[in-house]
Amino acid sequence: MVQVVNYEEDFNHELQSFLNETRITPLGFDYHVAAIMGPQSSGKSTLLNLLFGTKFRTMDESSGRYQVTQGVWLGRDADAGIIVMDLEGTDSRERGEEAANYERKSALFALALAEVLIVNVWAQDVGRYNAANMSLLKTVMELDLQLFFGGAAAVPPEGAEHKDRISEGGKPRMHKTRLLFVLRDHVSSPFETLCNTLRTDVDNIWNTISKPDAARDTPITNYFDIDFFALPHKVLMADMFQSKGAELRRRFHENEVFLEEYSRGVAADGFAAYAEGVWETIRANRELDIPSQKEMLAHVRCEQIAKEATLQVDETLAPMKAKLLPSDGSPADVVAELFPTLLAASDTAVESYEASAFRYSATVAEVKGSDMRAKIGGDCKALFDAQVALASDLAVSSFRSQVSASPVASTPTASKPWKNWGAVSKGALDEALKKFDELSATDSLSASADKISGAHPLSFAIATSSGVRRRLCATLDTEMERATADVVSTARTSCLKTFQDAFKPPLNTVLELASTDVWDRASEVGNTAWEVTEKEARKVYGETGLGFTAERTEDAVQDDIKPMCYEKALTDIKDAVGTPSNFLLRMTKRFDDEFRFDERGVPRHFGPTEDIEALFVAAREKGEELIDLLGEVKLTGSLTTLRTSSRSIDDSVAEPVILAEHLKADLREQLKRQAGAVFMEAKRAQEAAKVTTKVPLWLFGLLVILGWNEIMIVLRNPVLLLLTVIILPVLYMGYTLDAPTLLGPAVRATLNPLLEQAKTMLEQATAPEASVPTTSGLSGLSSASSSTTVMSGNEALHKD
Ligand SMILES: Nc1nc2c(ncn2[C@@H]2O[C@H](COP(=O)(O)OP(=O)(O)OP(=O)(O)O)[C@@H](O)[C@H]2O)c(=O)[nH]1
Repeated sequence: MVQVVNYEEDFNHELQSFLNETRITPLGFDYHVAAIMGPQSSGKSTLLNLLFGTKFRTMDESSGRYQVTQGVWLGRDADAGIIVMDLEGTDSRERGEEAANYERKSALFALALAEVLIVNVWAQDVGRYNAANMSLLKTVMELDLQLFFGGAAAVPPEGAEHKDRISEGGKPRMHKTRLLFVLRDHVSSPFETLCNTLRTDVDNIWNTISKPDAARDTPITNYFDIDFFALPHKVLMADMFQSKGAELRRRFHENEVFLEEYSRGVAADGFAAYAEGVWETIRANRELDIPSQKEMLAHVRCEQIAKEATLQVDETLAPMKAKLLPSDGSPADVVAELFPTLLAASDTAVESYEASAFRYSATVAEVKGSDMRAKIGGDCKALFDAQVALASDLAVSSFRSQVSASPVASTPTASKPWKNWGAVSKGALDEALKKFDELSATDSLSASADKISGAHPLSFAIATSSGVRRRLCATLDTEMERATADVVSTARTSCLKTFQDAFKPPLNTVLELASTDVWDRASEVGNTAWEVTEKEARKVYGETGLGFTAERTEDAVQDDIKPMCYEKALTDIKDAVGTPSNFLLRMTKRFDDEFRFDERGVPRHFGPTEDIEALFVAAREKGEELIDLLGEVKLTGSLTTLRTSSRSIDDSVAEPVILAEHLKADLREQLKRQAGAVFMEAKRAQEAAKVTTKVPLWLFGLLVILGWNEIMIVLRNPVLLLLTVIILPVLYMGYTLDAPTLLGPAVRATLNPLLEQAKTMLEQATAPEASVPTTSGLSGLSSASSSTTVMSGNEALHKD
């Protein structure tokens, strides 16, 4: 037994625990409430114990008459789902002046909660207004009208059952109360007479109480079922007391007393909260409005139920949250079977909520249920979003690793990364999407599409998943395009290399030769290289496995590869022709080859009879010929026949002019100047040769006559003769071998320091005293300098 309200009128919060322990809480609406009221020490507790097997304390007569039950006590029937309320006796001596006030409160409390109100009356008091508790009954009737109608507007039409303003689960909840008068210590008075007397008293009270206008003419039977039961004297007729008690007990337990229409519409799990709300309102002397109380209860209970249901979900989600949304900065990890787990958890929560919340105001239950679903949905969404985002990232990684770790890349054919690229990339794409679908449970989502629509907490899942999948497909498409572009680019580069390998080496030879048919030859080289490349390109496009049709392959070859090769050919030609300075070198070389060497390639000796002017003109024309030959690209043939749909060729490359007009003029001018210098040197060499050959014979005769004495001295002196015999062949050999040219640098290197030294010594010797140098020193220096100058001139000439 539990004291719900104590003597000081405090509500006991342990009531919920008591209801839990006595297993009332899970009963839903499948329980009943009976309360007993009546005078103090009138055997109320005794009767409840007899009827319901409860153990309310009763008075010990040997200790005198005193108040046992204080406040409101509550117990549970030993067998059935019946809550029994034992109220403090009325007319309490202990309460004194306050008794009436308290009686009104406890009666209101009992009326709000109990379907059956047992009114305990001594049989001998029937007919007496106060003794028979008629004043209390008047209070009960007035309070009932106030409680369950809350005003005239809510009064039902004549003859109709009155209804609560709150409907439960769409069904109007009926309210009516059974007033069961139990006549105690009934001995001999005819039961019928007693009943009639009581009924008359009750009717009189009903007629005299103030009622709302609309309820003025309604009979009491609209609101109360009045019943009577007599119990014999407990002491004098103990057996009969027991048997009648058992009969009344049976009537309670076989649902003859409790009717559906008496139900207060308070679910067992909300009974404690409801009772507390009602009592606190009564205690605070505020107007007790049952519908409002129920609405409040519905709010409180639905919130509690939702909280309990949400807690279960939280517990399920916690380990998954730790994996998907780690708070310690560790990398997130996917959760296997995430969606089915979320679905099961949210369904369980919703079912558990609905299983309890349906007993409360449908509107409130719907609102709270919707809040709960939103909360669960939000929690699940955070995880689901994280999972699908992770799944998307993993899918992209999978695609990339599939592409990079494809059989193509890991086999010797990797040198041709385009080979079977179509199949490889398609496989990688399929694998990536499969991975995403697995991790985001796309199949389960589709299968549960009907179930998770509307207000379901996971209703976001399909849209989220398909949105992420759409974005993933776009990302993979981009990845695919990029990878395909790379692969195709590699294929194109390979084709270009094929072209260049076939084109560049022979082109260089052709341009180097620069024969008059240079462009015919270059075109032939280009066209041959293109034929090779064209075949290779068709093969490469076929190998990609990207599904190129013959027509598309042809388009790609003609519109992509060919212009590229053509561009490359033009670039190669321009590179081979070179910059203007290189071009000038080529021109001067060509001039030199023509001017300095004869047809056999032998260096020319510009003798006195050589026609240097004619040679010079011919050689210069030969050099200038290069300008006309190579100044403009004149390729022809298949390589140059681009289709009109071809992509445009880079203008800077496509321009056929290699040497602009001003460059040509400039080159001609420079060639002219350089050739002129060479011509002058040649001319000097020829003049020198003329001088050597023009020494007259008589000069040699004169030389012999004038030097006869010296010749004789030499011939007669063996030493001088020997020296002459040695020196003359040496001088001749030196002349014939061009000793000044060969030995010039060595001689210069040897003489220069000596000359420097001599110069220094000379300066030192002459500095203070002799300001005029000696003739021999100056002549020596002069001869040395002139000798150096001559050698330099010779050297330069020979070098040229
Ligand atoms: N004469 C008679 N005495 C009874 C009957 N039932 C109980 N008593 C006795 O009346 C006394 C009071 O019984 P309780 O059951 O404690 O009465 P109560 O109305 O619960 O008393 P409070 O809780 O103090 O208001 C006890 O001594 C009982 O033995 C009955 O039917 N007839």
